[in-house]
Amino acid sequence: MNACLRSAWHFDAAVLFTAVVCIGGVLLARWVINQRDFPGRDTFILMHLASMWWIAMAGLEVASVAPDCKQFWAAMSWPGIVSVPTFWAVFLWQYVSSVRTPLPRRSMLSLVVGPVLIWLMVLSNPWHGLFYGPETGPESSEPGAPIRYQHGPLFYAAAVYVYLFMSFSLGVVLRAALTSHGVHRRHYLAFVLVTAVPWSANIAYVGFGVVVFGVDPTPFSFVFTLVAFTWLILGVRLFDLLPVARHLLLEALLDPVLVVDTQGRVIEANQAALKLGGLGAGWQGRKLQDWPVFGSDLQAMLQKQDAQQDQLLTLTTSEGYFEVRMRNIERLTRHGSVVLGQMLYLRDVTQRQLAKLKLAEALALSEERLRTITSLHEQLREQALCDPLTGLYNRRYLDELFGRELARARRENTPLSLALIDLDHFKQLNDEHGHLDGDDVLKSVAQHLLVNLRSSDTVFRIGGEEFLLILPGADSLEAARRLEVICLGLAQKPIETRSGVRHVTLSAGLALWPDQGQVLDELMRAADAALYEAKRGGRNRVCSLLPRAASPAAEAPITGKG
Ligand SMILES: Nc1nc2c(ncn2[C@@H]2O[C@H](COP(=O)(O)OP(=O)(O)OP(=O)(O)O)[C@@H](O)[C@H]2O)c(=O)[nH]1
Repeated sequence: MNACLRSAWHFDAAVLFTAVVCIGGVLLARWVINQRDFPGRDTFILMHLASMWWIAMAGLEVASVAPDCKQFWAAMSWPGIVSVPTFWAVFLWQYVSSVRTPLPRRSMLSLVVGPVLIWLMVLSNPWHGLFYGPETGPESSEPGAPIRYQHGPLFYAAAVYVYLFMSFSLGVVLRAALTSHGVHRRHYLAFVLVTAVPWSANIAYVGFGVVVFGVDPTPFSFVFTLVAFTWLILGVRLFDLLPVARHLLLEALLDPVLVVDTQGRVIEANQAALKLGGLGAGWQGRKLQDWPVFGSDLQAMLQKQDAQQDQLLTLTTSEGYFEVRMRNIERLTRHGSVVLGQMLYLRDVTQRQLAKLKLAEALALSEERLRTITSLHEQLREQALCDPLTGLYNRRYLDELFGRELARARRENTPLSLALIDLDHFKQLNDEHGHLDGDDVLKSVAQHLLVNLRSSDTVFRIGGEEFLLILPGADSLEAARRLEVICLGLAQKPIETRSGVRHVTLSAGLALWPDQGQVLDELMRAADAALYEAKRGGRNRVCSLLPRAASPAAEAPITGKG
């Protein structure tokens, strides 16, 4: 090497160009070192330096005059030649996978094994002649003439090694371009184009013997590639700007957001989350379950989460109500998607929840008021439809109820009986014992009627001492039988009044639908006529004017106190 350094040199435009490119490349590498971090930065810088080494050796090869020295510098360029695609492949993989952590020392060492071995093969070529053949030598007898290399089998083996890394690089960026969208896809497509340039230069050199200044054009094409990459990464700042913008967006969010890694540690929290948790510093890496607000709830949610679905949970504190949305942070790999952690988005729904509660309160109040109004309405209706003395329905309700029962009887084709009841000699009772006594008797009679009726029957007080019964489903015989029971029962019943025990009897007239009338008036007229008959027949009896009715009451009046 010393001999070659001391041997003759010649400097021309090609040497000057190579020197300028090399110095420019080193300055560029220095500038990149001082720039903001980006994925794969270390390997990018190593690739830069390897490339500069390659160009520097190529420059020395061009500048030296002696053919042996030219071959010596060519041999010295090989560590750079093989390292460039090696580091390039690693850099691209790290870049598209967003790997920011430096490569482990062991991996780094394994990467330099290839370049060193190939370098040793080149250096030992004078002994085996398998890298460059015996016909390797100056193109002409002119001093400083470029060397024409005869490539041996080891050269092609080294080329295959290099092409493997270059193919990997191209595959990595192509895949990234295909799996991404929009501006990212354009970014990666530019990577593909830039990656293709040294490929083309190298194929031109190895396959077609194209040379620049008598040497391999690949290192010069690499300079273009490096500048283009530097511009794409640091000039466009695509992957630099986005995280910053995302961070700003996260900080600007009014809702708390937490990012948790696979070990359940909080690795990111925006201002809103820190404010809610009352935290200032030293929170990074804290276990989610130890997070001051909702920690254990969120941890429980994390443990039972279904990875496919967003989780929703409403949590309450004195601060308010929060709806939690949980989403997996995943990365696509060759083996499928890998979960890197979870993002927990706590949406502040306090206003909505308070509005909901107020609405529910207002609804409950309205419902309560509605119930009161309904009940008052019912009471009013009851009062309007009921007789205040006996509590029985009055005449006003008769039309409505009879209409319903008649419709049912028609629908079900069942009989319907109607009975008119009048107390006997009630005027006399009033006159003898007073009106209040009479009222007591009326109340007791009402009770007597109620306890002797079926649940389907209805009784009305339609006048002073007049009652009306509707007996659905009862034909004339059944109605007569039941009225007789009532009549007999009343006649035998001692009635307690405020001034003593009284006895009272009743007379009843029956009418049957549809035989004696189709509407209420017709039936009432028929019942009234029968009642008249009962009175005329001596009172304390039940009468029916139905010709066919074998009403025993019509022929054989029940004896009572008359
Ligand atoms: N105590 C009381 N008496 C009433 C009430 N309404 C009507 N009366 C009385 O009931 C009596 C009805 O008598 P009348 O219709 O003449 O007949 P009666 O004395 O019952 O005789 P007959 O019906 O023929 O058996 C009258 O004296 C009315 O004043 C009431 O609410 N309370």
